[in-house]
Amino acid sequence: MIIANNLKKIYGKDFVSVNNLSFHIKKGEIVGFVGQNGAGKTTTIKMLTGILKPTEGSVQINGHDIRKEPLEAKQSIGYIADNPDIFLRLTGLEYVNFIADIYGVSETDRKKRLEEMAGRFGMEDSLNKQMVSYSHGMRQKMMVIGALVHKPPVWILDEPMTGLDPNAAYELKKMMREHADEGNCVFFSTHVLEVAEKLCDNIIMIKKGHDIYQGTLDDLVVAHKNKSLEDIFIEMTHEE
Ligand SMILES: Nc1ncnc2c1ncn2[C@@H]1O[C@H](COP(=O)(O)OP(=O)(O)OP(=O)(O)O)[C@@H](O)[C@H]1O
Repeated sequence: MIIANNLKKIYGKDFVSVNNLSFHIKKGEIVGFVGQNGAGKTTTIKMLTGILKPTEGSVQINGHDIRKEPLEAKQSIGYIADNPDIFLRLTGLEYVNFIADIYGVSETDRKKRLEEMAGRFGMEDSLNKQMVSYSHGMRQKMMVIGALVHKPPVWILDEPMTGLDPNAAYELKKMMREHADEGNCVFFSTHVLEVAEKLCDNIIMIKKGHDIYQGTLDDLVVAHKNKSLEDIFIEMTHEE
């Protein structure tokens, strides 16, 4: 459902941010993307979603090339950016309606999805307030609702748990599992290794734009003599 093929991104003249990165995320999988600050996670995610043009390589979403068939590919994506501070003059309800309009979600479907997700995130009473008055976590909740209102099969989430309270983070993790179990895929970046540990079927670890591990957590832990994921992460991403 997501195929990244030899992705490379050079910023400016010669700063190589991501290099030679390939992976395949299949239906039914939750894949965690981990790496230190500046490793290239957001850059990769922006290439997956078509926001950034790769210097080299290609991306396929549900069989559609993100550069050659952007509309078809983007229809399948629910994307949460790493910063929820957009469209702040809109109310939560206006924001979700705006996104639902773009994707052609019917009145009945959007009402049903909005009620369900706003209920799960405890946002029912805030929907008619401008998002500029929301806390960071409330903005993040609206980004999640907006990203998922059209029921996209492919979820690409850049640090989706940041700022969420424990209840909302718990609900989002449950939604991610439900979504994958329904035969869809979820790719998300995180700095919280416990989240990766509990939720992911596979992880991709990157360092300075290269992948240094792809596979299950169990295999990683066995290969490192049953050390904790935190110890393994620090060992593997350590600067020589
Ligand atoms: N627009 C840009 N122009 C130049 N360099 C950039 C740009 N965006 C990112 N970079 C550089 O590319 C590298 C990867 O950045 P990126 O934001 O992808 O990392 P990240 O893994 O998402 O980091 P974090 O965990 O801190 O969010 C960093 O060295 C960063 O300084």
